[in-house]
Amino acid sequence: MSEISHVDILDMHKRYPGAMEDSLSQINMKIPAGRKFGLLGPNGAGKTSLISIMCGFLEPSSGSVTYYTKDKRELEGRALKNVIGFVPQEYALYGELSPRQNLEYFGALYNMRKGEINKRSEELLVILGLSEVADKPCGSFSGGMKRRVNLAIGIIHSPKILFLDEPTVGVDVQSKHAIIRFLNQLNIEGTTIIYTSHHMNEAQEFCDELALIDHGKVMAKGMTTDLLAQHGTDDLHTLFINLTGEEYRN
Ligand SMILES: Nc1ncnc2c1ncn2[C@@H]1O[C@H](COP(=O)(O)OP(=O)(O)OP(=O)(O)O)[C@@H](O)[C@H]1O
Repeated sequence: MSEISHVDILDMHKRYPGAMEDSLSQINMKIPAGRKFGLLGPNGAGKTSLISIMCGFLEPSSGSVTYYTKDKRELEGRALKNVIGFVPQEYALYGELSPRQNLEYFGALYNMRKGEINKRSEELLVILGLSEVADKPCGSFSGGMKRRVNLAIGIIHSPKILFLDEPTVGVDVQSKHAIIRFLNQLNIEGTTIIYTSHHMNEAQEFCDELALIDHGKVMAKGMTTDLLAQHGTDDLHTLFINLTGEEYRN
């Protein structure tokens, strides 16, 4: 398997059936492998639509998303599916199953061998502090525990590019800290992280590159430190409000 070089989004638009306006408009973006890339924007900005298209769950209305390898080939089909991981905003787990059973089930969907699933599951259960509840049904877990199970499921197959839609929403400080520390570790080990968040402090600290999206358009994009310097602030919250305004979004 060749290493991934970057993902290229070219002139991408998305209009949902029956909608009067584009949910994403003229998106052009290149994300190099190895980044911790943050997609930020108010409610309804288009973040989930964008990562759903990047993961191949949703078709764009026009334009393209292409993954390139370091030897300049395009990655497609099963080969692409195997290198992408997605951790959705909603819990994508079976509440009647335990974390271990969920991991077995989702690992099998990626055609992983049983021994491989068991080994990887053990690792993830320990790292994410789920060992003690590994055989209990997930349905009764706290929000933070469910988030950690959700994360383990999304990375059971050791993806090279990991998409996370608000991975720290509704969790306590401890779980948030554990999740961010783990994501940093994955990135150090070579996983590209593309994530959405509404937490400006967290994004400023975590992401080395950011794109601010509003009304389906990219308002600003760049390395975190450069973006802040260009806009004359050291605070992402201020930059966000300056670019997206103060009015409520529905
Ligand atoms: N399945 C759908 N059908 C029609 N419109 C949709 C659909 N999904 C999203 N939209 C619309 O597309 C726009 C972008 O939504 P999206 O969920 O991508 O935004 P978001 O930035 O992820 O928002 P949030 O921060 O609230 O999760 C919104 O106007 C939303 O109403």
